[in-house]
Amino acid sequence: MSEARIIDGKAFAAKLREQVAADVQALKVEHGVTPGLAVVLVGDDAASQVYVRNKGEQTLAAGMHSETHRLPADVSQDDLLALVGKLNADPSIHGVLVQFPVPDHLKQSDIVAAISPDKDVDGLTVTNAGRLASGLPALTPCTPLGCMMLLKDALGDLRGKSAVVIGRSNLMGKPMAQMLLAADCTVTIAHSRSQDLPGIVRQADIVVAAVGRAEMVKADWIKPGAVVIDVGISRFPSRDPVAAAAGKTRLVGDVAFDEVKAVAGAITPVPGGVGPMTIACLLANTVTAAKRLNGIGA
Ligand SMILES: Nc1nc2c(c(=O)[nH]1)N[C@@H](CN(C=O)c1ccc(C(=O)N[C@@H](CCC(=O)O)C(=O)O)cc1)CN2
Repeated sequence: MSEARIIDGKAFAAKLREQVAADVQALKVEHGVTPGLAVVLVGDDAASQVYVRNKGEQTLAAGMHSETHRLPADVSQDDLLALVGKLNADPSIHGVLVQFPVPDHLKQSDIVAAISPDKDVDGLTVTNAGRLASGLPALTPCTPLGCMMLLKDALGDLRGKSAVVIGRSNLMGKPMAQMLLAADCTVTIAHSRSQDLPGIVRQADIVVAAVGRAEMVKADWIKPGAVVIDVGISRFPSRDPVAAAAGKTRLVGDVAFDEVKAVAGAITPVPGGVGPMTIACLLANTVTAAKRLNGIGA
């Protein structure tokens, strides 16, 4: 059997960003609307700083308005919620996002609940989660949205496929399962407590690994020809001791890529697979929110 096709998320995301930029241009010319995205970063988590910087740069590159609000790690919940309230009321802002994780003294569910569902470009509010689960138009979480785009591109019609999602977070596993269900897949959500995880995964035509455990999914878990989407990002010191001493890291997914690619039909790498889709889908969600807030068919 031949090796898996490597799904190039970086190239796909670049194309999506071009499409978003064209939509932004049309919105400006035809409706005088410039989509605006506000990102709130609390504290100094190193990875979050990179993601937030990239969000700001890519928002501007797509022709949108971008704001980044940096708050100290010891900001109070009240001050954070007051900022979210201000952004909810700001007509130049169509998307509001608080970067996760936040420091332990802040309550993630209360922060999400404070975001207006109409501006919830992360798709995390109960309103948007409920709308997704009910088959109603919703803003949906960016990473699973990106996974769906890659899956549809790889497989075409997903109807009737058996899909296993490993992981049950609100940001990834649960919305991923809802999106696969909406595409008429037969969906199983598995997690770290599932019994016989390898046996469950082996039934799947589509495997989405979002459990956060480096290289957990092995080759003998995979049905030959299955499409494997790796959402995990674990960071380890570089294998090169000199680079490691200089603080260089390498990224590892939830899937043992080198062995699984010999069995799968198609597979996303880490880095360069799902990750770049997250920000591209955030830009697309911001355009969707801007259209809906201005009563423009979306
Ligand atoms: N409010 C949110 N917080 C977080 C989300 C989110 O969707 N909303 N997701 C992640 C972080 N994230 C975006 O915020 C994100 C993760 C990964 C990438 C990415 O491009 N990854 C690259 C590797 C980049 C690197 O070197 O670290 C890849 O996989 O190729 C973009 C965005 C958690 N928080």
